[in-house]
Amino acid sequence: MSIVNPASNYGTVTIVGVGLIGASLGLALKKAGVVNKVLGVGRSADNLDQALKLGAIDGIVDLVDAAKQSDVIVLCVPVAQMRTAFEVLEPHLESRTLLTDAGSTKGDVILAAKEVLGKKACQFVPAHPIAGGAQHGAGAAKVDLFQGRQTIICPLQENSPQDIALVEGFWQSAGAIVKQISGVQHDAIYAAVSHLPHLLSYALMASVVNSEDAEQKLHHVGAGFKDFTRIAASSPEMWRDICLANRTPILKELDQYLAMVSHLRTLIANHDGAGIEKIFKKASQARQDMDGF
Ligand SMILES: NC(=O)c1ccc[n+]([C@@H]2O[C@H](COP(=O)([O-])OP(=O)(O)OC[C@H]3O[C@@H](n4cnc5c(N)ncnc54)[C@H](O)[C@@H]3O)[C@@H](O)[C@H]2O)c1
Ligand SMILES: O=C(O)C(=O)C[C@]1(C(=O)O)C=C[C@@H](O)C=C1
Repeated sequence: MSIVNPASNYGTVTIVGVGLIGASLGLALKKAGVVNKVLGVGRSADNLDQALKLGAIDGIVDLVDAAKQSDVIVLCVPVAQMRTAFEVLEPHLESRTLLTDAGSTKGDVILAAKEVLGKKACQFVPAHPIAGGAQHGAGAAKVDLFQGRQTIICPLQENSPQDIALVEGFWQSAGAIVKQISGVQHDAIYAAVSHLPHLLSYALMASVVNSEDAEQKLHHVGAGFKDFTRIAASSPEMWRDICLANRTPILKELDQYLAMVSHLRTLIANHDGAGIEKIFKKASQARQDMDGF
């Protein structure tokens, strides 16, 4: 590892997938002054040009050059693209290079890293910033996206304490508050608090759009509908990949949710006001309490 002082410089950092998350990370690292240069790998020339113009990256490389030149490589592509990225990187990956990622699911990415990187999997410290938004592409990047927000890291048994500390410091230098949990815990928790809400938001939007009087309804929406469906404007590719990658925990949460909706349906059909209010009171209190932490 060529990083001399991890607290102050991460050398040459390559971001693979310079979209909302990747470009925001580039901007944050450069603003923090903790990198010599940030290189970008992408699949769309227009998006990479935009990232260059915004100053999120200093140059464009391909994955093979990234493997040879970088001190840190951050995979910020949709989770279904991670395996291919590991496959291209592996033969050229220098032992000094650290890998981390921003993927919203961890089990599938960790499995791909172990299967493809083999012994080199010790160089990969999985991560997930809990910050983002419904917009996508470099044009949506924000320098302070990670500021004061959690980034979860899910270290592998193969990782050295030094590499875990380096990756922790790396995300902290972008402004994040880093927490460690296992990949299994991560996927169970985020199925409930991130993946399910996105699925429900898409489902509500799709249900209204597919209804006969969709236009009429959409012309009359208020803040409640807009709040609930804000995240239905998110990247369909990214969320397709997340749903498929984390399907077992998502299906568990979805079944639990459907049971609650079905119970509420019965209470409404039975004019059971007390039953409805009991559930709403508990949910309302929990939602108000959440603002306190
Ligand atoms: N958007 C969020 O709220 C959010 C939050 C946390 C983590 N994430 C995760 O971060 C990653 C990136 O999400 P995003 O919101 O920045 O998406 P995005 O669509 O804004 O950016 C992804 C970028 O990756 C590029 N890309 C796709 N496949 C590629 C490939 N094979 N090689 C090189 N580049 C490729 C795309 O062209 C795009 O520029 C995803 O894994 C996502 O699950 C997203
Ligand atoms: O801010 C938003 O719009 C988000 O949806 C961000 C959000 C989430 O909170 O669910 C989305 C996906 C992630 O992997 C992490 C964060």
